[in-house]
Amino acid sequence: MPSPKTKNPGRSGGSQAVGSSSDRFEFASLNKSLLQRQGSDPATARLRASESPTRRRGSSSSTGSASGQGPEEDGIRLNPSFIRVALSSLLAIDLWMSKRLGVCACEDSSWGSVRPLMKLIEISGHGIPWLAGTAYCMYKSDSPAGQEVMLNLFMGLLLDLVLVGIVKALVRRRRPSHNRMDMFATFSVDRYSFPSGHATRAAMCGRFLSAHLVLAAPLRVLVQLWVGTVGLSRVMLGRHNVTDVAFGFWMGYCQYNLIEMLWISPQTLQGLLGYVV
Ligand SMILES: CC(C)=CCC/C(C)=C/CC/C(C)=C/COP(=O)(O)O
Repeated sequence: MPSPKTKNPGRSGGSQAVGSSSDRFEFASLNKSLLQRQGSDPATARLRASESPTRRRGSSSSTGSASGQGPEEDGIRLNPSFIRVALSSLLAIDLWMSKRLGVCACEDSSWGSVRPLMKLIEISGHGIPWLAGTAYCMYKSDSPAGQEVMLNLFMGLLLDLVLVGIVKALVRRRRPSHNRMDMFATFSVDRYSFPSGHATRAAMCGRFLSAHLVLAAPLRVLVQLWVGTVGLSRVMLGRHNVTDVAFGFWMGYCQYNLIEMLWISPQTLQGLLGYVV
């Protein structure tokens, strides 16, 4: 099993993640800030890192005491570095796993023949069929209760598009380098990958369907299987890193709570319409 640490040791002068130049950039920037915390240049950082904790404590009279800092403060100062190293390692594992799992990223990939099926699953979680299908069901529904459920799902889908767009624009994480940008109907923020919009939508709709529409237990299991498959297909197609999908699932799960909190009842709707008209 290849190590998440990796190749081209001479290239950026530090440890690198597996993956594209943008992947390396993400990891290198974390590494750089770590070095900055440890010393002004990599050589100083290496020297400091090679000091044993005992020796550092021993020399605290020249560093710690002189600057008024004891070993406790020294220990506290190390914690953020530890968090950074842990985050860098997580990021490296994320990039490495995502690259390994991106087996349908193109036709020539190892599982390239499954790509059409993965793209079908992609369409099943796309915003357009969900919005169009929900609007159609709302229009066709002859019971007020059915219309109410469909209206809330529709509003939830719109809310999802807005929230995902905001997070993508704020985080601006590039899609994996092995992704081929051949998705249909995308917004400009969809060039970013964090979080996966398909994962948020699948998780949110999965919870919504299970709570309001799909009552039979075996069908609920099928719904959850579909949610998982949509998430897995994002990584297999090379569209996303694993963390994009994991965060997307969590975000979609929370978005459902938001739908429940903001639930539009017929009374609320009447009030809103009365206010507008
Ligand atoms: C009516 C209206 C505004 C429809 C827009 C629907 C639309 C274009 C949604 C975008 C869906 C999409 C391609 C999301 C990207 O998903 P990722 O999983 O790749 O983040």
